[in-house]
Amino acid sequence: MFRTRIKICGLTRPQDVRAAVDSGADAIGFVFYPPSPRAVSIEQAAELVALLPPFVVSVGLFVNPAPGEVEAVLARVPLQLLQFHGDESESDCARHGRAWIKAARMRPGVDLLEFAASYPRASGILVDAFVDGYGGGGRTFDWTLIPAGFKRPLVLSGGLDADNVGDAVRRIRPWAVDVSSGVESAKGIKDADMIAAFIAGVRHADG
Ligand SMILES: O=C(O)c1ccccc1NCC(=O)[C@H](O)[C@H](O)COP(=O)(O)O
Repeated sequence: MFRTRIKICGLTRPQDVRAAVDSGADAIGFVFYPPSPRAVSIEQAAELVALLPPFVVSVGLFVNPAPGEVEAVLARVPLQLLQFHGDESESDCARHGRAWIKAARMRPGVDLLEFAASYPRASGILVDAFVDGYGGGGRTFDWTLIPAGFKRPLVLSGGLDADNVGDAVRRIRPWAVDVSSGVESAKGIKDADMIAAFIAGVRHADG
């Protein structure tokens, strides 16, 4: 039976990492983008990643990182997957010796097939709502913008929560789903019950 993978993003506290792991999250995302209220320092991230058991993927999220910025994080934080959420080129993303995924900020006119073709080495394509600035907008987008039969591993993101994730999984059948604000009581503060409800919604939709 197929199991939709689940990434919980924007964690900043040890108790939230433990709650996400205990609820069955497959990946935990840490934001290295200082303007975000969910941003963590390298020291914080090192402590949080150390809490992850085997087979729970540590994801580091960057937005147009400056030269050396990713390397400075990787020197101290054992990230298994990188997520690029800005305007990075394929070579910008592929130069760090780690698997990576590229975010597409979706709105009418974005050709996802063309977008994905420009990132051939991406492990997957994350689709998120287009918001002013960058991600973490807590908004859904028009899922019909995702072409039927999209072949690359798709991470569906943007405004998901326990109420809509089941419908999203049944309609899109993504490789994975990603959530941040939909499991928060405040920005960067995750709610254990909301995380559990979100994951239960995915598992119910998986059947
Ligand atoms: O989470 C942030 O604050 C953030 C800031 C800048 C760029 C990306 C950011 N998050 C990217 C993610 O992967 C979020 O999980 C994704 O945007 C979905 O967020 P939400 O709609 O709140 O579930």
